[in-house]
Amino acid sequence: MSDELLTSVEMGEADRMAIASGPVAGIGLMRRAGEAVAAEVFNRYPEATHVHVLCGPGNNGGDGYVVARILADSGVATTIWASAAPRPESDAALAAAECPIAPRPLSGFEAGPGSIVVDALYGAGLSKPLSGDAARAADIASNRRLPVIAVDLPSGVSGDSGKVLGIAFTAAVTVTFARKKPGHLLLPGRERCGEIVLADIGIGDDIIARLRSRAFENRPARWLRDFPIPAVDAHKYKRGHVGVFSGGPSATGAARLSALAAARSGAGAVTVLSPGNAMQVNAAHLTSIMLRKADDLADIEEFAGERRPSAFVLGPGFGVGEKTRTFGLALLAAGQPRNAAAQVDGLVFDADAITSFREAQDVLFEAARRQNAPALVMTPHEGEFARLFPDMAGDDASSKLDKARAAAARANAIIVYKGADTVIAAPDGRAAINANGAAWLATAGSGDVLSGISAGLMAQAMPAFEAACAAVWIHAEAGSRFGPGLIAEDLPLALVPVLRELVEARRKVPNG
Ligand SMILES: NC(=O)C1=CN([C@@H]2O[C@H](COP(=O)(O)OP(=O)(O)OC[C@H]3O[C@@H](n4cnc5c(N)ncnc54)[C@H](O)[C@@H]3O)[C@@H](O)[C@H]2O)[C@@H](O)CC1
Ligand SMILES: [K+]
Repeated sequence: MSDELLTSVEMGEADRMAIASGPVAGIGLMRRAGEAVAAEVFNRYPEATHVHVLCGPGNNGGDGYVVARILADSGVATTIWASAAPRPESDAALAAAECPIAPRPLSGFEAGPGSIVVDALYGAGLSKPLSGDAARAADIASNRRLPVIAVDLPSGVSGDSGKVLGIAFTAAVTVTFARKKPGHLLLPGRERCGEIVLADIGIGDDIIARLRSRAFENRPARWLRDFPIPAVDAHKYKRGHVGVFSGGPSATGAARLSALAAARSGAGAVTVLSPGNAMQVNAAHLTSIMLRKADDLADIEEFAGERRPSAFVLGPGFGVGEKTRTFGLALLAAGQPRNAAAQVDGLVFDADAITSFREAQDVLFEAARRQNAPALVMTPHEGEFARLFPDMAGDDASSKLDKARAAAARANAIIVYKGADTVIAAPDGRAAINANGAAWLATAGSGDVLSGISAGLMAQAMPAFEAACAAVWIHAEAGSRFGPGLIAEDLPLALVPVLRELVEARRKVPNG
């Protein structure tokens, strides 16, 4: 698979292992990297009148010298603007020596209309905010709207966190090597990368495997094998039963959206668990979804004993407070001895279920940590994340990926840290960054649908982390394909073509 995401340290390690294990020296990797970038320049900008290659002092700059040499050899008008000379005897110094163009100082950088910029200032080695000549060059490129091809990363973007250090280039295309880095997918970095091209520079899959990266881009190949398709002899309860808790009479819609999504995702049966005073409102809007009164724990236990639900959604529209905490803790105790509730595979806590524990985080985390507790998926957006993990939320030094992982470990839960760059993290350190979403998904009720998909998949015995990853991807895919005009009511039906493709792909998985 080529979906692993490598930190700058891991990428440096991959370079070292590739050099140590094979015939390719560092300069060989650098030549391939430069060739890949030059190929993009030729393909995309055949009409360019002039290419300006900006070279930094490290190996990113080294790649730039290779690009400039290839362009110049092909007769393209090329200027190199260098921020500093490469360190003597480095690979970059070798690349500079092979390049026939005499560099000019970056301080003098200027570029006319019709020209292209190759940004080879800083890549994996970015260590501080862009300043001085580099910052000025980024301004010029942006003010003159010059197309920028970034080498590895747009300079100023951190490959590990996607953060912009001070100021950063905005690229039309970013060519990166071997594997993507978290900063290509996390915001705001992703917006600065433009289209991302992954170039093979000869670092083998075996080397990447040895790094044991636990972060990846969220794509179906990672979880398709676990994606549920009903057995030939399936009956509805074998396909899993999801219980979704509804709020009071004026807050029932969220639960119904979630319930519909759970049903569309393949759960054989779905029940909305409603306060007695909201039964009529819910009844007026439900057809295939079942409805049952659930005012207190006794009602839940009775339901669980009779109907054997395998997953629950708690939170959407439910309200914040003591009742939510009581229900949540009771659900987490479902696997404990002497608990009347049957064995539950998975719980999804969203929205109000998260906020309700803002002053009782430890109680929640302890309950989730207890032996035999059902798998818990929590789906906070940024504000909800800060309520549950205030110290982590405010930590500017760590990335969204780091935060989601740390939160998952602390809460012993799968954390779906939502946003345009949703991160899904497991307590064991696995983490996925989602990148197939679109702004159309930022609409009221969209998150309720996501919770329902997650629960629907868990109810069919999909493991919690895989279910959460799949839910995020499916939700994003459906929303992106639907496009303008999307409202949450559209999403359950919009899931259908996406699910069909996944089922077809799943049937083709060998031994699957
Ligand atoms: N053999 C290898 O290691 C390969 C490396 N490759 C390239 O090498 C890059 C990484 O190279 P390096 O580790 O040398 O790192 P960089 O070239 O990204 O930058 C390192 C240098 O820049 C300085 N620096 C960092 N941020 C600065 C800032 N904001 N202002 C001023 N100076 C700053 C550092 O002090 C250091 O001298 C990758 O991004 C990739 O483009 C590729 O050529 C593939 C092979
Ligand atoms: K760069």
